[in-house]
Amino acid sequence: MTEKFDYVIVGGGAAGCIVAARLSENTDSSILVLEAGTDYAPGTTPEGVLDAKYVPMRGHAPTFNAGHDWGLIAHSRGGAGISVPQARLIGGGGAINGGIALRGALADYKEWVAFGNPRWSWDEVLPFFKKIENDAAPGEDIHGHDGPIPINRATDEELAPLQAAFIESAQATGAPYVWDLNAPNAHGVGPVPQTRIGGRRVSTAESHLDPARNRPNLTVRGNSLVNRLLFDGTRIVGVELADGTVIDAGEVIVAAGAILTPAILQRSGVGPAELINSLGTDLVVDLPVGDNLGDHFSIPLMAVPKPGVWDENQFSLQTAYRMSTKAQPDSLDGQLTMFTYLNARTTGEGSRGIAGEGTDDIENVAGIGCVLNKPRSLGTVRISTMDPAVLPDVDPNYLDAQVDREAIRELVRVGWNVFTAKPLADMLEAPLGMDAATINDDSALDAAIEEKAASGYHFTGTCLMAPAERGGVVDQEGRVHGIDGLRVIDASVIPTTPAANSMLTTYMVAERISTMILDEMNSRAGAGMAAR
Ligand SMILES: Cc1cc2nc3c(=O)[nH]c(=O)nc-3n(C[C@H](O)[C@H](O)[C@H](O)COP(=O)(O)OP(=O)(O)OC[C@H]3O[C@@H](n4cnc5c(N)ncnc54)[C@H](O)[C@@H]3O)c2cc1C
Repeated sequence: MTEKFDYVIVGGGAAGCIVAARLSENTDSSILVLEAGTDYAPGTTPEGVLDAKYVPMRGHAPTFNAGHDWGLIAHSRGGAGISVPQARLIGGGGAINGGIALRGALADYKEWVAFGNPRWSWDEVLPFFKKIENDAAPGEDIHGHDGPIPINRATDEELAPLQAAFIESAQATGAPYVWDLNAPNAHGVGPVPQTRIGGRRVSTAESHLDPARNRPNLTVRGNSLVNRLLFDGTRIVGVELADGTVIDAGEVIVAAGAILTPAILQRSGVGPAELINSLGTDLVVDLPVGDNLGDHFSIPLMAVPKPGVWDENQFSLQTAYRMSTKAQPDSLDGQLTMFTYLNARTTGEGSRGIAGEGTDDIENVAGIGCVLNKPRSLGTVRISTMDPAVLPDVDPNYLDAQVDREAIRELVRVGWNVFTAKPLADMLEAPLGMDAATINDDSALDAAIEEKAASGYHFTGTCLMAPAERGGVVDQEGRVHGIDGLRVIDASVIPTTPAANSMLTTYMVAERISTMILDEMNSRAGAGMAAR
């Protein structure tokens, strides 16, 4: 007999774990989470995943579990592959990422409203940031202090010497010191808020899912690769796994991330008609699924640390400098992120990583990621086959927009000034792959930027939240236009890339739409009671 659940959540990642925990609060509804990667039960998460010192993925750590990574390689303008680690385990990106928990700029939410989403203004979303956060920073009006997600900043004692030097060097170039980089529109340099307690990374698998696991109405299944969604006309009726198993569903929530959510929808016949028809499958609804791909891209300035400056017990990410470029004033479009460890050897064959090409020549590098936090270039995600084991084509289309070229040029120059200022410069060998002559020459710098642009892994927007007539895929409650019973709740719905690393915004989106669904459940139950 086919199993049936009221809600099936596809993807137990950063957003999926929050949605599962929140919806299962309603004990009248049965909830199933299907995660393609491993589901680590409480207390069984490997040490390599919990250790917040490194990002335990290719290009970032001395050792990592390749089974936690989808193995994606994206396209670049010049044709080289771009290494893009993407999480495949319970907790998703939040379980393996840098834990940097920055909020975007106030201007981001004006853009979301301008897309036709009046319920997503800053005033509307702030309570949901506060609800998820347990932030050590003071300020009842701006921070949450009793949410499930710990947000902490490195103490002066915890700062790695190179991280402390980055703050000093940035200050030497004129950056103001800011301890709370999550105060609204904070510009300056300081310790980044992170989702960790001491040296232990905390994902939503731990903060949200684990405390809900003993609820009888919640089932979590790992190693369950979802192939496609099943419809009766335009009504969702279930999902089909890659092994052929069919599960009936009252409603389906896709939370497979901004790269793999559009792939699942496209395989299911929900996407651009031309693409769906070319794949020889039935079109369910013609929607621009997979367009509007945003990603922060990064130009790394790197050098090998001098002997004795760095050791492997240090945190690799602890500080950042947030700013707005002249190209996009007040947008917080620039972020310099200091990294004190990248393993260039493990980037992956034939692809460019955040530390350049995978190479045996260079092992440990430190440096500054010059991250364009408000890119206007938009890319695409497209499947090329109906085989769920084949990853989609991802073209982030970096540097397509002229404003991005201007902003990143300015940002790299600011980064270079910090990189070559004391005390940081004194602690590093000569810069790798960049020099003052290139920095000072517009066309040489443009060419270097084009050659080095690497992914920031902050994908958003591929199931745009906006009215259908404005190119939207989902409405303000995550419902896919033209389909009954199907929602998307993950980074895919974010209309314009936030001016911050994307995790915390994704958490907020998951919390906010889950609350909308719970309200709907409760009003249905209330209506049922009233009718009796
Ligand atoms: C290496 C790395 C470092 C990062 N560092 C930071 C950082 O420091 N700060 C920050 O803010 N952001 C960071 N990010 C980005 C952040 O992690 C993402 O924005 C966030 O995880 C997006 O959440 P999501 O729920 O949309 O997708 P994900 O967290 O990616 O979750 C999607 C889940 O769906 C599962 N899935 C996919 N397809 C299927 C399928 N067919 N069937 C079943 N399950 C499926 C995946 O395995 C995954 O578990 C980083 C990302 C990466 C990859």
